[in-house]
Parts: sequence; structure tokens; C-alpha cells
Amino acid sequence: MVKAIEVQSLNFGYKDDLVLKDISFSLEEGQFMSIIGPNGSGKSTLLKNICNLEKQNSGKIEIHGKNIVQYKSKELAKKIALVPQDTFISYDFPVFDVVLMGRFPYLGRFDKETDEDFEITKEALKITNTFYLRDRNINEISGGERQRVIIARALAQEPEIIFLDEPTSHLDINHQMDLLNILRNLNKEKNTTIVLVIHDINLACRYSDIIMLLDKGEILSIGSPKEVVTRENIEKAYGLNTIIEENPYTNSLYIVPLSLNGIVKKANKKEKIHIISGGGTGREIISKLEEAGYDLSLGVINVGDSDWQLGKKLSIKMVEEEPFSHISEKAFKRNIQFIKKADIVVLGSTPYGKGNMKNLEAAHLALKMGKTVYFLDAYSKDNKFDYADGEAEKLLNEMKKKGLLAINSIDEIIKKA
Ligand SMILES: Nc1ncnc2c1ncn2[C@@H]1O[C@H](COP(=O)(O)OP(=O)(O)OP(=O)(O)O)[C@@H](O)[C@H]1O
Repeated sequence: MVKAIEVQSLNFGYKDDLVLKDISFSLEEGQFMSIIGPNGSGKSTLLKNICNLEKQNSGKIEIHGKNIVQYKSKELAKKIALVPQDTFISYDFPVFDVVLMGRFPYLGRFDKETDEDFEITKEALKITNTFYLRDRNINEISGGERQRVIIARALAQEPEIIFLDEPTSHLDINHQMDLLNILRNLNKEKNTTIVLVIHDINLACRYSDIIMLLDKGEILSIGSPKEVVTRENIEKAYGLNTIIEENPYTNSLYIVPLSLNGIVKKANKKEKIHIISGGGTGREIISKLEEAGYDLSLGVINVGDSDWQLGKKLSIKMVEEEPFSHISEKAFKRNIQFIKKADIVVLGSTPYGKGNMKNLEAAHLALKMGKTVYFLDAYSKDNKFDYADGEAEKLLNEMKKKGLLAINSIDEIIKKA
């Protein structure tokens, strides 16, 4: 089957330096692709090259099986429409006339627009919720309204592929969803191929079949949202430490940046830290120490526990136990192996019962081995933590005498190290 777009070994530079390096990919008809990537990674330049607004230095670009340079301009305009990033129009026209201009590929030099052209224009205005603006001057409406009008013009063009460069940048959240739903409907109902540049990775995951991640002019990854939006890829491209979650309502991925102070590259700290927690008592410990760049391990932890879930998302090495099961001797022994390799052990304020007492015993053993063991003391007087008939409290008191270091905040470890 002929591909909607086929790009082979595309190289392009505005001057001497290449802005696009060896770009190759293809897109089937009717696919919805989002291009993501940091500022300056070449997203707009790639769109301009595919739409023949910039001429590639080398490589080949085909639209529906035909080389882009062989298209006559009107013929190409029936195939593709581009909604640029900058939607400013330098002449004063009513909105209706601007959208009607989308019909130009279908008109001969001296032809007048037909009833059908007016109908299609009206329909495009209605779909994009801009019909009420039809008599207003294009330069006397808001940026978001103008963006929707330019999209209406692209719809009136009835292309087989629509390229959009950051079409949601001026839109409020309501209109962002509206626009993406319009594009999805067009994609599903008319099989229009959609290619859009978008910064919002969560929206890209929600709407796209394919995501292309550009980094420094190269394709870092291309594929389904699950294949492309991974912690590793996002860190490589954006230098951002994230967790990738699955939204339970939409079943699509969304990313949660972990860096609290904007884009923070993880400082790779050498110390190995073993965490003993459970039931969410490790959440702050895990996320802050991970953020600070330590080499972490966690255990023993029951599969399905909320700390286990966080550990999984962060790809932390874990000593696992079956869900809701007592810690077995085997898991306890593996935990000790991890503790032996660690420089520091951190104990969360976990409630202890017969099922997990072995974790407290492991921390006790760590002290006996001469390890530095911190205890993030968040137990409160009102909250019972000992469900082991006094054994947990007794052991904890003994550990305090043996040098267990109680801390109020995990930052105390990060500052010291
Ligand atoms: N007209 C131009 N002349 C020279 N260099 C340009 C031109 N347009 C873009 N560049 C450079 O090419 C590189 C890629 O720019 P491009 O606009 O394609 O990136 P982008 O990924 O779309 O960025 P953003 O997310 O900021 O919109 C940047 O280094 C940019 O400075």
C-alpha cells in the first residue's frame, strides 16, 4: 500500500549546521502522529520540509507515493494543508473570506466560488466553532480564535493530510480538547492523516497512534506512545526525571515530572541506599532519594503495595514478596544481601505486625553490620505502629540505643551526603 508520507535520509540546514540529520520514517494513510521534542529540536523545520516550504539538502520526501518536488502547487494543496505556528495574517479580511481561501486549489484562475465552496466553508466554520466570527475582521479577533479560523481554512481545503504546528498553543484547555477531538473525528471519519507538533506530551499520548520524539535534529524514538514515552527517552531528550503513569480513566499514558525545581539533571551519587518501607511510608523517601540520584534498592516489599508500585515505575531494584504474604525466609535472606551491598539503610515509619517483622529485624542486622541506618520518624502518638504484641516497639528502642539515626526529613540525608 502507498504510504501517506515517506521520508528517506532527510538532511537539512538553514546555514552550515544541519538542523535535521538523517531523518527516515513513513506514515500510513489515516494515522495520527504527534511530533514532540525540546525547543529547537527541529520539529517545525521538519514540517516545513515535508510541506515543501524549505528545500532539503539531501534525501527524499514522498507524499502518497510521489516525490514532493514533482507536485504542482495546487495539486499538492489538495493533498496537504499546513496550519503554521504563526497564524498572523497581514491583510484585513473577514473571517469567512479567509476560510473560503482554503478552496483555492479547486478553483481555476478566473473561476468564481460555487455554492459547494460556500457550503464547505460554512461547514468548516461550524466544525471549528468559529461560525459566529464569520463577519469579523481576521485581525480583530483573539489569538485563540484566529488559530481556530486558520484550522477552519485548512479543513475547507479538504486535504488528505493535515500538518499542524503547535495548534493548541493559544487555546484554553476546553478549546484544546475541542480541537483535538475535531482532528480525531476527521481522522476517524474521513481517514485524514494528521501530523501535529505539540509540546503537551500527555495530550500527544491520548490522541496519537504514533509519536515521534525529536532530539537535536534526530529521531530519538518513533512508535506507539508506550514505545516512545519512556522515562529513559524523556530523560535523554529533556533531561527531566519523570514517572510515566497510565491514566485509569482514559487508559492513556501521562507523565509526572519529579523535578521540583524545573529541569534538574540527576546528579549521579555513588552511594547505594537500601530502603525498608511499605504501605506508602516510603513514598517521600523513594522519590526524594531517586531525585537526588542515589543508587536505590527496596525490600522486602509485597507485590502490589503502593511503595512497590512506585519502585516499579522508577525501575528500582526490589526484593519482592507475594501479595499480602508474610516475609519468607528466602526473601529475608535476599534482603540481607542487598543490605550488605548498601552504604546506607533507610527505614520508613511502617506499622509492623507478624507479617513484616523480618524487615525490622533486617534493619537491626544492618546496624550490627556497622551500616549507617536512618529512621524517618513519622510515628505519631495517636497512631499505633506495633501490631506484633510489643515486639516491634521493643526492637526499635533497642536499635535506637545501638545508633539508629532518627531524622525528621529525608533532606537531612541528602544534605549530609
Ligand atoms: N529561519 C531560520 N534560520 C536559521 N535558523 C533557524 C531558522 N528557523 C529555525 N532555525 C533553527 O533551527 C533549529 C530548529 O528550529 P525549529 O523551529 O525547527 O525547532 P522546534 O523544535 O520547532 O522548536 P520550538 O519547540 O521552540 O518551536 C533551531 O536551532 C533554530 O534556531
